[in-house]
Formats: sequence, structure tokens, C-alpha cells
Amino acid sequence: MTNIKGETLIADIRQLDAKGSGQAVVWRENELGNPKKLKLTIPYALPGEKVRVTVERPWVRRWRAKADEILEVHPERIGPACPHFERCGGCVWQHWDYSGQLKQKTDHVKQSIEAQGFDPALVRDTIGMEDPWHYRNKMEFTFAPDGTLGLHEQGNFRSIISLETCLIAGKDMVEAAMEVAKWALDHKLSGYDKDSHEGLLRHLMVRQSFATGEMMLALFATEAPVGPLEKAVNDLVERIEQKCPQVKSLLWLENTNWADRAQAEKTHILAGRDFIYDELVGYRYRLWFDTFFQTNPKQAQKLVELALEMGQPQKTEKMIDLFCGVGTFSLPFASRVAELAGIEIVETSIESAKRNAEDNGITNTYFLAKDARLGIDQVLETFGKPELLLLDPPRSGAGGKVMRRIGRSKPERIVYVSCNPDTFATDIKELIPFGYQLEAVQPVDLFPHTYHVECCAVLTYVGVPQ
Ligand SMILES: C[S@@+](CC[C@H](N)C(=O)[O-])C[C@H]1O[C@@H](n2cnc3c(N)ncnc32)[C@H](O)[C@@H]1O
Repeated sequence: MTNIKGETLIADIRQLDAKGSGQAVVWRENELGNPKKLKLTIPYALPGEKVRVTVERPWVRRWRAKADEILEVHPERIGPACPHFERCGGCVWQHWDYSGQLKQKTDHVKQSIEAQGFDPALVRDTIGMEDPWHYRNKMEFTFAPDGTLGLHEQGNFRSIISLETCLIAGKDMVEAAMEVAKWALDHKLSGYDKDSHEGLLRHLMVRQSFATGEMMLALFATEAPVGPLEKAVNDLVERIEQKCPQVKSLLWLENTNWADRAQAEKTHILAGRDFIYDELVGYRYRLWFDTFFQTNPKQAQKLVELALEMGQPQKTEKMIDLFCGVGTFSLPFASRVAELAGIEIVETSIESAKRNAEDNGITNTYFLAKDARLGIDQVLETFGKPELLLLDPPRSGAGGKVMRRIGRSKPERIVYVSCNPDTFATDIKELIPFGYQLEAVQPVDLFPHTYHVECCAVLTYVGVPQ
């Protein structure tokens, strides 16, 4: 590849890539004097803009370039509200008016399904938030080696941006995190150094139920909270009890593993219990520090209601909830069908789903901890053919094997909840030879100011074409 690092170029942004960065093509003479096409990725450039860029480095068969000057500005470009914008990689579209973000999300879903041969007119306009700020109910902050608490700098996992604010986390959560940050500095506690593997404090996970108000603070550290640490830990408990009475679970989690993940080998409950209560669509859930739960509860409620509307569950029907997690969709659907089987690979989530069903007085569910591919076969054998199937796979999608098994089991209706329009489109294409028709796709914005888009779609069995 011709080395163009450091060159200044003028680029017209034609479209955005899957991560929301601008893409452009420029022509430039190579060493032989022939025109050569160069593909550029330009973070923070918006479609239709003309930008002067400096080329930084090769980037997956493209060149990554930094926008130095916007020569023709997108009419929806606005000033970002957050002081951490660009350094923190959390909200890459804060400089784009919210209505523009929503339109882009709709277009992304349309393009994804059209690329697989579906009619883009089936995609409805994205359902956005009335107030797209402070929507996240879970955040993970990291300690720098000097004990400062903050957020990872984009593209540099060794650099921490000291936490001043976060406009997408719940307001109380940021205040509680600031209390912990102050406590760590007051006691001169060290943060973990990823190179030397020395230091005490690693991460702070904050999660809060917006429905019950209950909050969990989970501190990940390399040592147990005993001996010389006891004084500091007692002070933390006192401060949190006084200043953050909504904290119903204050945890100290030992993690000596070198991997940079918020995981725990041993849990110490410093105050309260080891879980908090949350509620969604009228159902109660227990959330532990490692429980997957939808992170934008307002929009998740709309998503569940949408899935119910699209799936039309009937009291006489059997249903499978594939990739069911802790039962976010299972519980509201179970109340509306005869029987529901949930399949999920993570055992603790299945344990949690069973307990959540019990806590909510739901008795017609059967939960299985298994890989989706094997779980479907087992459930079909013992449970029989379902009339309704809902699947909500991870970003990588369900994959051809799972989709063909679904197709062969011939449910009358399939509700597909997806957080990745591209894998969603390739997955549903697998259903067409089995006689399914895509009826509608509704994108929902669960992650304002980011490029992520969730969608809920329904397919019906119309018979195999002769
Ligand atoms: C997007 S989450 C959806 C969870 C749930 N429906 C919810 O809304 O809370 C995807 C789920 O798929 C599970 N999962 C990932 N790979 C799986 C597999 N191969 N088989 C079964 N479940 C899997 C994950 O553990 C996760 O709980």
C-alpha cells in the first residue's frame, strides 16, 4: 500500500461505516503516475461534508484520517454537550442533532435488509427518546494508577479521563461515582497499573434501577477489604450511607486476574445485599453485579411492548424465547401464552430467569441453560413445536445453523429482536426458503448519541413457494 501517512487531503464524505465514522474515497497519483483510489475512514465527519484531513495510519485496508477543517458543514452538525466528547469514545455522535441520528439509524437498517434482498419500505422510522440524556442504568468506570476514577480514553486503554460528568449515565449514578472517586483520593488509594499489575482499585461498576431507585456500587480491587484497608473501607460505608441512601448494595469484589475485565473471584458485601431490585413492564427482577439487563430501561420498555404487539401471543400457544437472558421478554410473554421455554447459554442468567419467574408468580415457564443450537433441538423434543418463537441474539447474530433449525421447527410467527442490523438481515434471509415472509421492522433507539440501533421485526409463515 502506498504510504500516505501525514499527507493532507480534501475528502467528500459519502457515507458512514458500521461504527458511525465517515467514509471517503480520494484519487491520488501513485509512484508510476497512475491514478490510485484510496479509501479513508474519518471519525466524527458526517455524511455530505467536505473535509480537509491529515492521514494518520493504515486502518483495515483503508487509511484512518483526522478531520482538520470542515469545509462544507452538515446542516445538522451541532456543538457537543459533553466536555469529554472525542476523548471518551462513549458517544461518537454528540455533534449530530438527535433527529439526524435517528434518520441515520433508520437508513442503516434499510440498507442492511436491502443488501439481503428485502424491501426497505418494511422498515419504519426509528422510535427515539423524548429526552435522550441520562438514559443508562449501568456504567463501568476505571481507576488510573494514581487512584483517579474515570473513563477510558478512546483508542488508548492505558489512559483514563478523570470523571467530571457523564451525560448518558443516570444523574444519581454519576454523583455516587464522584463520592467513591473522592474517597479513593482522600485515602490515597492506588489504582491498578495494567503494565506492572500493581495497585489496588481497578473498576467501579454502578447500576441503578430507574423504577425502584435502588443502586448498586461494586468496587473491583486486587485485595480483600481487610487488615490495613479496614479503616478506609469503613469510611466508604459511612460516606455512602450518608450521601447515597439509595445504594442498597455496596460490594467489594476481589479480582486478581490480569485480564482487564470487571470480574470477581470473591464477593464481599460491605453494606445491604448482593443484588438490587429492578422492574420492567410491571415485572420485578433481581440484578446481581454480573447480570445482563437492558441498559436503557425507558426504551427497553417500548421494545418489550413492541415485541408483544408484533408477536400477538395467544393463551393457547406454546412459545420459545431463544437467547432469553434473565427473562426480560420471557416473563411478559409467559403471562400471555400457555407455556414458554427459554434457552440461554449463561447458567447464572438461567438461574436468575427461574427466580424472576417465581418472584412474579409465573408458573408456566421452563428454562434451559444451553447453547442455542443444541437447546432448540432439546426443547423441540420435550416441548413440541411452538406457535411463536422470539429470538434476541448477541451482536454476532444467531447464525445459519440456528436459523435453519428455527425454520424447520415452523413456528407460525417469529419475532426477531436485534442489536445489529447486518447480522439480523443475513439471519432472516435463512428463513425465506422455509416459507417465511418479513412483515415489518421497527428500529428503536436504545443508545442515543452512539451508532448502535436495536430493532424488532416480525416474520410469518406463509408456506413454501411451489
Ligand atoms: C442481547 S442479549 C439478550 C438477553 C435477553 N433477551 C434480554 O433482553 O435481557 C443476548 C443473550 O444471548 C446469550 N447468548 C450468547 N450466545 C449464546 C448461545 N450460543 N446460545 C444461547 N445463548 C447465548 C447471552 O448470554 C445473552 O444473554
